[in-house]
Amino acid sequence: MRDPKFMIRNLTKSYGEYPVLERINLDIEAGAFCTLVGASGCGKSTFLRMLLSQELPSSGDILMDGAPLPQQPTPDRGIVFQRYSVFPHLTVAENLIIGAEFAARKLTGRLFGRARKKARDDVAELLETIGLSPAANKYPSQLSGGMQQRLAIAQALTMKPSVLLLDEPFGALDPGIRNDMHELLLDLWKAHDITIFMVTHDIHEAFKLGTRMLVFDKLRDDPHAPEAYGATITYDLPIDLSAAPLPGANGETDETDGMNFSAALMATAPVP
Ligand SMILES: Nc1ncnc2c1ncn2[C@@H]1O[C@H](COP(=O)(O)OP(=O)(O)OP(=O)(O)O)[C@@H](O)[C@H]1O
Repeated sequence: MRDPKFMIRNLTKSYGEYPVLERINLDIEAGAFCTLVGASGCGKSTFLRMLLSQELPSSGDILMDGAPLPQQPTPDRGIVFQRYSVFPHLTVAENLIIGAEFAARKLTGRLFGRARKKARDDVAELLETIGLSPAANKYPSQLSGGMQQRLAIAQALTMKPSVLLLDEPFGALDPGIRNDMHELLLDLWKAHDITIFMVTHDIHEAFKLGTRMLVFDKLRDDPHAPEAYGATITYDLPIDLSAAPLPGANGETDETDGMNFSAALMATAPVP
């Protein structure tokens, strides 16, 4: 068992007087692939933004590698959103080179000679891996949605993060393209030894990709005051990647929300 990458203790987040998340306690092992699911608006993106330090907790602690999380985003935590994560005014290759050079400069101070060549070779290899070598000189607006997301994931990896945060990265893609993206993401996860947190509304995607599924829901609810309580993690399910695929998991999507989501979950996993 590897040391926890993250230790999260009594984490809460409120906006003004409204709690969004409450009493979150988790240990996340290094190298985990956590899929985050739950009804719309229950705080999944807020949780990701706290892991990135784009938002600060209202109370509680997040430790990364045993130390308090830095209060600003840092290059070792990469993020990819559903859209618009890349620089529109840079070509595909330039989008990757800018990250690779930044990461290399962190080590050497300046980047020249062999280090510069190494950074550029790494980019060429990454372009090959994500299948975008032929599009190296195109601009993001000239790419399909799937190609843009491949670029966005690759760009996040050029900074050599140890943590990758993905907020519905495939939500806007067709099911067929999503399957290709799944394979690519799993390959990159294995090759780069990163810890991944991925928000998805697609329960099959959550089971297919994750080693662990975190389900966000409210334990307490007041119908007369729906904003009185925040969500917490109600299920923390280990997933066996070698298990047989779920029925209907062949590229079909199953958008999950509220009761539909709970029904899907109850049908597929025992309550711990
Ligand atoms: N900056 C903010 N200020 C005030 N309220 C916010 C802010 N950001 C998020 N919220 C509120 O916090 C709640 C959780 O939002 P969040 O985007 O984290 O949910 P989510 O589970 O990711 O939703 P979805 O699945 O629809 O993307 C929502 O009610 C939202 O309106």
